[in-house]
Amino acid sequence: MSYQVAVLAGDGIGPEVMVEARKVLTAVEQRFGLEINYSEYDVGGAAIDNQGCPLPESTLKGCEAADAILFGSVGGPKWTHLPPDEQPERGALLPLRGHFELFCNLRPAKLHAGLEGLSPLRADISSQGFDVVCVRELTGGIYFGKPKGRQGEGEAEEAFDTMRYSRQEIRRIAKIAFETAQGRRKKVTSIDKANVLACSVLWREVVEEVAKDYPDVELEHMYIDNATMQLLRRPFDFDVVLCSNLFGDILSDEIAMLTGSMGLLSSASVNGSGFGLFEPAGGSAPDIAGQGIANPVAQILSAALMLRFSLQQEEAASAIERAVGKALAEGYLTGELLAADQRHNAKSTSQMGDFIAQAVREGV
Ligand SMILES: NC(=O)c1ccc[n+]([C@@H]2O[C@H](COP(=O)([O-])OP(=O)(O)OC[C@H]3O[C@@H](n4cnc5c(N)ncnc54)[C@H](O)[C@@H]3O)[C@@H](O)[C@H]2O)c1
Ligand SMILES: CC(C)[C@H](C(=O)O)[C@@H](O)C(=O)O
Ligand SMILES: [Mg+2]
Repeated sequence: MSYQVAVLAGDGIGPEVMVEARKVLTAVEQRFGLEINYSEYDVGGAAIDNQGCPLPESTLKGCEAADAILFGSVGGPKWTHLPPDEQPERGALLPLRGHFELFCNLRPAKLHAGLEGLSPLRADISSQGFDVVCVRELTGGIYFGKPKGRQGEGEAEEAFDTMRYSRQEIRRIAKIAFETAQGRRKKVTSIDKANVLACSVLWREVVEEVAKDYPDVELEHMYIDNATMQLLRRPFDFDVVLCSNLFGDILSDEIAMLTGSMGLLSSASVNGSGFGLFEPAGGSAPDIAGQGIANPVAQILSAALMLRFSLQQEEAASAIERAVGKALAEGYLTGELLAADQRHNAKSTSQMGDFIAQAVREGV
């Protein structure tokens, strides 16, 4: 089989971890006899620097012509002086999500064997492990609601965003959460703030309606503030966590850290037709960029999600996941996962990629 992938490495650690994902994909191609053709495009700050705008037309056209988008990360202090809509995140990433209607964002997280002691969770909790998937609505809510902006001057100046959800937007993401749960431990925890927000009241109502079609799946509702706490207290009780756009953004960083590091959380952003953008949940990490120490696992696992969801190559996707599991179980770790007095044992970004690619070739 032959595929076309648009590679948008972006800024900060994006290009560094993308190199490693490509290494692993090359190993996958060799082992499974696939042919993946890559086209690289500027995006974000790199595109501003090279072409004067965060999402050039050529990048968008390249993505339209591809079977999937493999995305690194965008943004960083170099571009924060620009007007908001011209910045990498609002000028490239959100428009890409909107353009391809990538309404469904899946962020799977589990405590990997070998990392139990490194999770910030209390030892008795982390020893039980956990395995959750955050199903985040990605093209609606307060991120995209209009009107949005600023008005007035001086002390009278104000800024406003609009949180808005339609029944249809809630229904389609809720269905995905229930379908995901059916393939797992059959529990959906729907997160909202229905004690305050009108959007959340509608959210709860529609989720209840959808739940009727999935009688085998248990549904619970939880307020966002409580959820941030319960995830720390008993993460093993969660299976599928269904969230609106903003709540999912916040909770997914928390879930990432429960697994040990932001650098472990992958994500798939897909639309109804199987097309998707696959990217680490974390950002461009300006504090560690350029040092060769970033954890490439989130990018590598995002490539696995691309194989699973857009390229329909399940065997290849699981081969990558097993290879990552082997690296972590054998204590092959980047520095952010290690205590300060253990950092001399840290592996570099490229050592991690080499190890995982080799494990894919050997077929663990
Ligand atoms: N998808 C994206 O492109 C995306 C996602 C999130 C943030 N951002 C952007 O990235 C920039 C930096 O944002 P931030 O600092 O708030 O969040 P961040 O996720 O980039 O970094 C937060 C912390 O996590 C660490 N971290 C993140 N990824 C890591 C990895 N792979 N390995 C090791 N450590 C890692 C960083 O070093 C940092 O300490 C901002 O411009 C933000 O808007 C982009
Ligand atoms: C960079 C930003 C726009 C983005 C978001 O908020 O969705 C990021 O934080 C994420 O989690 O993918
Ligand atoms: Mg985020």
